[in-house]
Amino acid sequence: MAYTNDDEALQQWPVECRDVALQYLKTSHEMVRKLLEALLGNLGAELDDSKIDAFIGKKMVNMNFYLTCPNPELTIGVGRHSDMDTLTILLQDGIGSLYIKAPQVVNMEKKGEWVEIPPISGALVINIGYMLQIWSNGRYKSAEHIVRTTSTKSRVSIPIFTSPQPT
Ligand SMILES: O=C(O)CCC(=O)C(=O)O
Ligand SMILES: [Fe+2]
Repeated sequence: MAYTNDDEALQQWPVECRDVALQYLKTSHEMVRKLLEALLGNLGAELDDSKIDAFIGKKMVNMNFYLTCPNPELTIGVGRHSDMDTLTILLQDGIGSLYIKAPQVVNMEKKGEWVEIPPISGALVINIGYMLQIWSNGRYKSAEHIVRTTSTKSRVSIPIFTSPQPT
């Protein structure tokens, strides 16, 4: 559900979830701003609050439902991709099934392999998107990820995508 303004969201978003989705989207703004401030600060850059919309002015909240699948090896939940936005804030339930491709360059046991992001109760997964990768001249990387399905449990995830305002 793409956010443009409150009135439109209240009119167009599904009545069953619009209030909570809108509240979640809005309360996430300050957290995303602080994350961005820290990430830019780490590069020696300062976040100019008057230009915040150029980084995260466009917002979208999705609700993904992955049904159980009798033959998970024959399908995928979401194909391999990297997010294109600035920062993604992902809330996942306790099922797991989200994997990232560990970079080749890092000195870790599983480099180049798909590594599961274990669900931690109350934790959010933060993804760097291509926008931030480009702005940082590649010092931050948009990690490739994939969602697999399982034959035992269905899964829900709720990502918030923050992107530059198109203007
Ligand atoms: O469901 C997930 O955990 C991730 C979904 C995802 O990668 C996406 O919507 O871009
Ligand atoms: Fe993604």
